[in-house]
Amino acid sequence: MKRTIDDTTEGYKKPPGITVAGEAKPVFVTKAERERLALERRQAAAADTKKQALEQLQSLQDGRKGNSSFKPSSEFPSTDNTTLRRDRDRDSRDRDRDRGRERERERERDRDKRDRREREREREIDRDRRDRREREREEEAKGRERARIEKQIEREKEKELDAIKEQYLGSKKPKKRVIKPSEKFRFSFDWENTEDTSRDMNSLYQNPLEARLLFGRGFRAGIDRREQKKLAAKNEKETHDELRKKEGVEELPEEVAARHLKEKAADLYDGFDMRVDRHWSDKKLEEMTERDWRIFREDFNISYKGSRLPRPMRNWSESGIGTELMKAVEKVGYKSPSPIQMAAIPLGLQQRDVIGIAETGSGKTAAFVLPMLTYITRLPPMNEENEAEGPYAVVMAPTRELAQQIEDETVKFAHYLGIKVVSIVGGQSIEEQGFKLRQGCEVVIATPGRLLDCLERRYAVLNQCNYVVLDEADRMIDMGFEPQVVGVLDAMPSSNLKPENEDEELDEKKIYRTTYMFSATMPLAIERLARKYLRNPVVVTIGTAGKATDLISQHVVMLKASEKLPRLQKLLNDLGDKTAIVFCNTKKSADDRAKDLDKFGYSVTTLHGGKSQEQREISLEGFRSKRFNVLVATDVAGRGIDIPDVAHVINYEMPARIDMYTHRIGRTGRAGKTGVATTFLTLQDTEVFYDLKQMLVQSNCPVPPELSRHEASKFKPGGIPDRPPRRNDTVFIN
Ligand SMILES: Nc1ncnc2c1ncn2[C@@H]1O[C@H](COP(=O)(O)OP(=O)(O)OP(=O)(O)O)[C@@H](O)[C@H]1O
Repeated sequence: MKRTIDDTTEGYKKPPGITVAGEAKPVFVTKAERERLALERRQAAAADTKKQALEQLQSLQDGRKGNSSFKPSSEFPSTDNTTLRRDRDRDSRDRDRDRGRERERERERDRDKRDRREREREREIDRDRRDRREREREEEAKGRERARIEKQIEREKEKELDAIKEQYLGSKKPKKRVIKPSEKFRFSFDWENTEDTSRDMNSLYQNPLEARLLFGRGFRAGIDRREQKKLAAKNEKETHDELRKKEGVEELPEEVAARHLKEKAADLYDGFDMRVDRHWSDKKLEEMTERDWRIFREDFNISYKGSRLPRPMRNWSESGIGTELMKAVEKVGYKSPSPIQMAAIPLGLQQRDVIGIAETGSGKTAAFVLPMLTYITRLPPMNEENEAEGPYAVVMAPTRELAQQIEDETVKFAHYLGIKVVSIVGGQSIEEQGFKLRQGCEVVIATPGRLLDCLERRYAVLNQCNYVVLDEADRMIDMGFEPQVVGVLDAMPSSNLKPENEDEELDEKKIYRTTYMFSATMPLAIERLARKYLRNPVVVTIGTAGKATDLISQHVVMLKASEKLPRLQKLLNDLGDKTAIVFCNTKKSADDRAKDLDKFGYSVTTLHGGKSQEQREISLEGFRSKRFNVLVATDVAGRGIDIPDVAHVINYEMPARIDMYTHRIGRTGRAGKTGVATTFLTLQDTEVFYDLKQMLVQSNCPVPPELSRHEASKFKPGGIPDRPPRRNDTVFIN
């Protein structure tokens, strides 16, 4: 049942100030409803009028009855009848009017219906028209798309046809129009070239195309101002003299005086210049200028990355390592520091963290050992009270041999200072090592795995260790020692880490943890460790990172696997009584080669991870003392091992990575001596072709044509060649 607004609010009394929702909102009432309501209202109004008329009549009759002087029907009969008639007439008129209105409404309703139907029809027509237009538009769009596709197909066909035509008939490329420079834009001299006398004034411009070796070297912007001024003055004097001679004029006394004054000033300038241009090696430390330091760094190929850098040391006397240690250095026989020592020792003495990158055999060990020992000499000597707190410094190295070698290098200096050094490496009794540690020592040199083992078993503690060196840090990460290295670093006290803020000055009296990382190669992977454990480190690079030393002449021989052994024999025959290291990639291959060479009668020994520690030490010692003149080894001996006078390194098998190659060949050409490295390369080694070629080019060593031509040497493994391979590039395996 439909409800009107009156139904919804029925019986509800509205509180003051509140409007009923139904009242506020208009309620939709259908037309039929509206008509019914109007009819009802009209009927009610008619009933009301009727009722009023009846009441009036009644009151009139009552009035006549109540009035005594009033004479009923005899006096007013006609008046009464007239009123009744009038009333009846009015009623019938009212009824007529109502009927008329009803008819009128009927007609209105009919008109409404007609109008509605009319509107419906119009709307229908409109809708039809719109649909038709829509369809037409769609058709048009489809037609356009069809035309576009057809045109595209047409164009593709044309292109294809053109390409076929070009392939078979050759193309006619439009010739480039050569535009000649217009004559009017050409600069023309209004004098003859021969008339130009300015050339004669200064000999500098007389032979402009002649090579001048070392011209400008050592001068600012390559210009020797002093020499230029001298020449200019001389030329000016000669020109003046000539002019005077031509014109027959004598030089006036005041002109002579002015000339003398000028010459004096020039002499003074010369003298000043001469003083500036003295070589840095002839100057005292306090005379060194910024320019001298720059030349010094250039001379030794030293470059730094970092802030607030101390000056490098030029010689041992300027090092500040203390008199006792100086004496030790003298006794060891190191006459002058190597470049990495010049740069890294002053940094270590200032407790700065250092990442040192220098070529193989360049004295990196002493570069971290000497500042470490200087640091220890400033601390209270080890005694019963503090030895239980562990060593003052720790050095970690990837291999046992290297750790032992660092121990030897450290002991060389340390025994003059009474500093105890203990090495903790695998392959030896851990209990014995624990015993040595408990007896107290200032320096521990260890492989990370064994040291962590000792720490976990409580044989060692690092409660007072604030100096840590990671030698060949990249190799340790490579070998998967990162967790062990991190374990050891975490066992050290963290209370004296340097402030993170680079600008904060370090307190000279305070002890900070100093961390050193050294290697000849420093891949990006090492940066992660450095970021975590080094504070504002200074990166010192000598020469180019990863480059082999120029003291080694590198040779690469491209051959087949079957040609390797006879070639090796030939090389060893040429060796005479000198020593050589032959590198293989696996323990088995090293053993096999050693057997072969032994059969051929060479005095050969082996070094690889498959041997016991004792055997390894015997081999190394035998090779060092030249009891054996050929050492066949794996990469265990590739890094850091310092054997003096190794004449030849032979890579019987090429290592898988170029940094391994750099370290392997670095076993020769050490400490300023020259060496030779020969590498046997086969087509199995294409992975390293690119890097090897780069290395040879960088070191100015010959690149064999087979390598140079090979496609793999032209782009990095995984890279994309910039052109498809040509037939000539293919190297065939016979
Ligand atoms: N200042 C110096 N004067 C003379 N000889 C030095 C000097 N410093 C180091 N040496 C010698 O140079 C040789 C190589 O030194 P060291 O083993 O420290 O090189 P390295 O840079 O660590 O090499 P690698 O990268 O192969 O480990 C050693 O025999 C060492 O005694």
